Amino acid sequence: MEDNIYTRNPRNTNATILLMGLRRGGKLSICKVVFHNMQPLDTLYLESTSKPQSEQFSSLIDLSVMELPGQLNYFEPNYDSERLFSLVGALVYVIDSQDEYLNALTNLSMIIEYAYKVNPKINIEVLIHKIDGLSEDYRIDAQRDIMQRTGDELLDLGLEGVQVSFYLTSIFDHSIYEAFSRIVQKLIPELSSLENMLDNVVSHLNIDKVFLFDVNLKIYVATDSLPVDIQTYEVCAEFIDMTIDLDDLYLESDKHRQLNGEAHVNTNNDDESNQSELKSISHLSNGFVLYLRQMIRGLALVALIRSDEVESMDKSLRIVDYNVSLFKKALMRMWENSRLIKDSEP
Ligand SMILES: Nc1nc2c(ncn2[C@@H]2O[C@H](COP(=O)(O)OP(=O)(O)OP(=O)(O)O)[C@@H](O)[C@H]2O)c(=O)[nH]1
Repeated sequence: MEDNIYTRNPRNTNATILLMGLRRGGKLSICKVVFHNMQPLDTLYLESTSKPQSEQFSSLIDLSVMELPGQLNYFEPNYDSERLFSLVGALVYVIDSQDEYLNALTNLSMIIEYAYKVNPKINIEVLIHKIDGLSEDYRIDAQRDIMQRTGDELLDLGLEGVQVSFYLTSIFDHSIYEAFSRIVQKLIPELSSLENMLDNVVSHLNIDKVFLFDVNLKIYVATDSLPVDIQTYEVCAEFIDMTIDLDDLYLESDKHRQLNGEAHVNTNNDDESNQSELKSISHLSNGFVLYLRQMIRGLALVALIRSDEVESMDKSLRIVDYNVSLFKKALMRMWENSRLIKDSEP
């Protein structure tokens, strides 16, 4: 899995995420939890890695994720660091906030200096990680201190113009998915068109928030332009899990009925043209409605809708359905076009 990490992103689309940081910072745990659905507590048993690892994931874009162990020195002549950094879209540096972090900050500045020189377009993303062990006040203090020190170090290096984004994360809550959502979004060339399309979906309807989720990774690849509230994100992410669990249950019972010679029942209450499309609607006790509809490439559109009078809700949902169908068609056209462009590249 680790061997030739330089050729892992075949089309060289720059949708490559490179995870770096000192030893035991949490890099492998993050990969396992976000990309392999590992339970956070199981990461306690992960051993320190000694070799670079690289994996491919297919989302709206093809993602390549590399993890470089903290114990290696990438500036040794053995490593073709220049080539490595030139291929990377996002450099994600993980800082263990529960540990003494001054060495990590020196290491980070050195890496930024090198990475930026080789690849000025690289996105630099810093995870202030393991915040689950810190009090609310201490988190804010640690973030302020890390941002201040990093800014000072970059100023000393003459790199004050370099944009660095900071995220407070933990594998024990949704913060790590939220951070990766934002990191992956920056690598999607069509992001602004997607956001405009989602804004259009929201604009004339009673929708509070809409996400385009990667169902497997539980990260959102786009959302409308209103700010993201972490609780809304959590509710929508959990709704995906619940819908998939229920869908599996229905598939099982369908299989059972078919085995018993009974007629096949279509559990998806969708229009005739798209009978196998997953769709789910749930009315919450606070009056809101959760709406999920399957899109393309493992994506689902999930919306939080403000509920009207019960009588007019059916009509509202039909209008939402219609608009979401238009969005899906536009998404398919966008995907086809971007594939055509990629295929015509030399
Ligand atoms: N409390 C807490 N512990 C975490 C978190 N993320 C990872 N850890 C723990 O940190 C330890 C080290 O994690 P690893 O993922 O092995 O760290 P690494 O950066 O890959 O380490 P190297 O392979 O040595 O480079 C493990 O015991 C994890 O369970 C987190 O968000 N919170």
